[in-house]
Amino acid sequence: MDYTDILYHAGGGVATITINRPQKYNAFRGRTCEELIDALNRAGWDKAIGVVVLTGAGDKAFCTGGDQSAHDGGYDGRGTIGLPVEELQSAIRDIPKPVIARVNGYAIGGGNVLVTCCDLAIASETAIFGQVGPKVGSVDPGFGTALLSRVVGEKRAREIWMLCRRYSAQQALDMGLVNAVAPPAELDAEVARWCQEVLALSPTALAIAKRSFNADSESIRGIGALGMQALSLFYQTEESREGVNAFLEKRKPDFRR
Ligand SMILES: CC(C)(COP(=O)(O)OP(=O)(O)OC[C@H]1O[C@@H](n2cnc3c(N)ncnc32)[C@H](O)[C@@H]1OP(=O)(O)O)[C@@H](O)C(=O)NCCC(=O)NCCSC(=O)CCC(=O)c1ccccc1C(=O)O
Repeated sequence: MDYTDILYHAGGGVATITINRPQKYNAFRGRTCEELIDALNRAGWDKAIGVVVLTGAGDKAFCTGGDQSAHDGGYDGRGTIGLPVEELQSAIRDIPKPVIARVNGYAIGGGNVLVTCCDLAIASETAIFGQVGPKVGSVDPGFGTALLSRVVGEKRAREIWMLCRRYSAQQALDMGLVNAVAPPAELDAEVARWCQEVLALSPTALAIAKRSFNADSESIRGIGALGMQALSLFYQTEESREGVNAFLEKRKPDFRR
């Protein structure tokens, strides 16, 4: 598959997958998701690769979720909601290699969900985390909510979704959403150190460990699939469209009119 929305680099046992849409703060459209799924599987089943790094181009954003300019009562691609996000999240979980999120800026909305799904996460001190679904008439009704609560705890996860606040890298570290924080200039060196540690370990033992961690939260996948069906109906409503339109028109939404 030819890539237009992402970059793929493999070397020294590490595959780095970069969402390359900095002008959209690395938001993903249908095509971006397809390319990410392809690249994750390519890296995941390449015997020369031991660890995968997922990141965003530039220093503004890791990923800001669904591309709101490609949303017209549904996104512009395949899948229940027009984005195969369930498949994307599943690809991160299903490939038998550790996936490290290198968080270089905003990890917002579906971007924060990607961080949640990754096995490990290393953030720049300047990274900012949060969910914005209820601000823009959306929600991730699977791993984005239920897995997040396993990662950061039930009360904190509900706070993240029910208040839509932004959180600093230090706060993300304190709540267990990321494993380490580094100054921006040292982010790549820190990520490289973690990759080298992973590469020194038994790949089969790591694959079995990853799958056994996943087994415990696997029921969330089914809940998410059901939730996506509800979400696709919600996207047809005036309430949801008001969220998208308000974002695109750079104004506050009025959900209660
Ligand atoms: C990221 C922000 C907090 C940054 O704010 P700020 O610094 O003030 O900059 P802005 O001026 O707002 O933005 C700069 C520039 O980037 C464009 N942009 C940013 N985000 C997006 C986006 N998601 N889509 C399209 N474009 C975006 C913005 O328009 C500006 O461009 P200009 O040309 O300069 O005008 C802030 O931007 C922000 O909050 N962004 C909104 C993010 C958002 O709404 N994301 C979607 C959330 S909902 C979601 O992800 C669900 C979709 C989805 O993927 C999903 C659905 C169902 C189940 C699961 C999922 C899943 O993701 O897992």
